[in-house]
Amino acid sequence: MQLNEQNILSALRAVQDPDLHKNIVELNFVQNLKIEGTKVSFDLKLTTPACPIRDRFKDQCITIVKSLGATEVEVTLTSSQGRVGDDNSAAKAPQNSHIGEVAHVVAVASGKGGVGKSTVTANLAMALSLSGARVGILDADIYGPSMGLMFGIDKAPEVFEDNTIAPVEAKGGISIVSMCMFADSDKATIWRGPMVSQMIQHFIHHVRWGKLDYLLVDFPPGTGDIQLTLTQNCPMAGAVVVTTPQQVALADCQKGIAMFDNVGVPVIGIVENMSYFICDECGKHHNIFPAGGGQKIAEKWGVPLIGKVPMEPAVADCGDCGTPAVLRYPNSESAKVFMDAAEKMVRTLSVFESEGDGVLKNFNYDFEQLPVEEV
Ligand SMILES: Nc1ncnc2c1ncn2[C@@H]1O[C@H](COP(=O)(O)OP(=O)(O)OP(=O)(O)O)[C@@H](O)[C@H]1O
Repeated sequence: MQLNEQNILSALRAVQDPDLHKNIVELNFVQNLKIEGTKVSFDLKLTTPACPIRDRFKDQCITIVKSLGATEVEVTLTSSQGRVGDDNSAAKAPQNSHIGEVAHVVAVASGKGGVGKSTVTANLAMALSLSGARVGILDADIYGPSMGLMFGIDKAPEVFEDNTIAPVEAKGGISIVSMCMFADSDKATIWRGPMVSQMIQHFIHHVRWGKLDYLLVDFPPGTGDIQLTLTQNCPMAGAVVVTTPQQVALADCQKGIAMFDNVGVPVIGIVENMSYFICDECGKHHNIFPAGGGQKIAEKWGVPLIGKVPMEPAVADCGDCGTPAVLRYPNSESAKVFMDAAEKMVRTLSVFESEGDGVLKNFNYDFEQLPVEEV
């Protein structure tokens, strides 16, 4: 077959995106196609640098183009910075807001305190960063900020003359802004509602995030005014809701899901933390709380359960030593769950993005059933 643009593009239509159910040519991923004799090169412009199937895409493209007679095929992986929520939600940001440079803002929330929301935020962020994405964390847990401790940050961010703030670059190149960088962490922050609301708006719009692929917002626990301020002022692409399997946490988790549903922020998935305990002596799994709660809530609300994180000394230890478990103990069971949950998050966001309005009610997604097109 002749090695020309038409034949190459037509053959590349065999490469399907399993999440978006379209081929890479239809999705306009193939760009800058060049043919010089039997040498072919092109860019593959993906929706995110953290695309978990980027290498598979690349391998498939090379195999296909070589089967047409090319002797050398160079595929360069790039990513677009298309923002989710360029529709109504982006309109919430004032013109001079720096949040516009962030491609996807994701809320990490819990109805109840102490369920491990900050631990999940820190590890998801690190997992995304290790997958090649540019990541930031906005620690909006004004009354109990913990990102400073979780990443071992002991410096304050730079504040410029125009009152904008530069985030602190932490381990994994993650950009972080946390209330703990401004308040004396030994003293409880006793602020009134309007002051908290102002501070949060300042954090959302006047931090110089730069170009980020994902900004994870660690919400304060609960479903009150602060949480509403956050969802109403920040163009959220989706939310991850964290719970433990305990009844009391599950009840509050549903309030969290309902809150996001009410404000039109799609729930990406539920992370059940402390799902079971792994004995560090014998390695056996023990259910401390009754099992299956997260799954039941997920089914009831039609959102996926994207991870069941075990209770592991490695996770607790990392929370105290300032390095997320995903980085410090990459072979731990928790690290694997966090990496998998981050992948599911990325894939779900790309589906939300392709759906247009970014809001999917009763989203039902079976990750195990993803069609994988083999060449
Ligand atoms: N899977 C886990 N295994 C072991 N320890 C954990 C796990 N998840 C969280 N922890 C520990 O539980 C404590 C509470 O976690 P974390 O601070 O993440 O909760 P939170 O929901 O963000 O709390 P808050 O409501 O105060 O913001 C921390 O000491 C953390 O290290």
